[in-house]
Amino acid sequence: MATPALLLETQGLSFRFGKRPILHDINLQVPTGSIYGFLGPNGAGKSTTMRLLLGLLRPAAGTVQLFGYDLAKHRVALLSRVGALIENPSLYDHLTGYENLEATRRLRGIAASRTSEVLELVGLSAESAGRPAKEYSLGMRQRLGLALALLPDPDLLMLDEPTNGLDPNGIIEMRELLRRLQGLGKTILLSSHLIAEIEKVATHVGVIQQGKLVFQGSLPELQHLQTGRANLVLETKSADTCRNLLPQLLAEATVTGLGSLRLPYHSREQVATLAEALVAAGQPIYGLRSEQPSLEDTFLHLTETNAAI
Ligand SMILES: Nc1ncnc2c1ncn2[C@@H]1O[C@H](COP(=O)(O)OP(=O)(O)OP(=O)(O)O)[C@@H](O)[C@H]1O
Repeated sequence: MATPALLLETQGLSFRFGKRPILHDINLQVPTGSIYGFLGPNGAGKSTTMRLLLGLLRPAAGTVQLFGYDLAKHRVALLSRVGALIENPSLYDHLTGYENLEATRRLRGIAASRTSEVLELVGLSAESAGRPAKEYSLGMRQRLGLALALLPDPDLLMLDEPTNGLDPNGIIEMRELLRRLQGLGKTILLSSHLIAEIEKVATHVGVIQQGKLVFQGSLPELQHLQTGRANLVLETKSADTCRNLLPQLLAEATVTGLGSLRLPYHSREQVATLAEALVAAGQPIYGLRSEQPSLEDTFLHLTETNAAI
């Protein structure tokens, strides 16, 4: 089967819970081989979209294309090439990690060699795999969930908030694992409400807010939007004095406190020039830093301008 440039694509995907509209005209484009970060605040519609992509919910309108084929027409064949981890993995708590994998492997008629392969892939040691799942930490449960999703050696992985509840080490390990899987040729769609999380691992990003896709593009394109909206924050003794002494350099500045100013960030050179001018004017610099807009700010901005779509 030839691999299309877009491994996953939706057209005009809409969904309602009863009469309540949840998703509006979602056109996702997930390139083959990408790590696609599906980003949005809680309640934006990420999980619902993923359920539609897995055929677990029926859309009110629109289509899902997986591997270039219509999901509605070839559900079973297409989903056999997809591994998913949606919310907490459902495990048999009294069985060991190994037995959990074996139960699913046999049920799905998958080759026996896969169990040790996926354990190795997700980094679960033989010792951990031999313990009952009820003794697992959240990170180990996520790994085992991922191992279960990887059993059929899927081309596409869909992971809903895979780092939720993990400690910082667990988050780093999960990130490394995702990169390793991408290196093995998998395409990964992962959702998160944390832009910092997505930024560290994704190659492509879709931003959803209130059921609408408000941005879609490569990571550099998203970062460009962010950078274009960064601020420069100056902490000094007297904001007003600085403004009076440097009316041109601080023409766009707003005073945010007795000794605090905020102005649009343009470049590193702007920071150097401002620092020099402040020193020359005899004004103390307690702090001078660029500040990215918050996730909420960026989302709000994206919604207002309806960027890129
Ligand atoms: N079973 C349901 N019945 C009615 N409304 C629902 C149901 N499940 C979700 N919703 C609503 O659909 C909207 C989208 O929810 P969804 O879970 O897809 O968002 P999300 O982006 O995944 O957020 P979260 O990370 O909080 O799960 C929310 O407003 C939610 O209240």
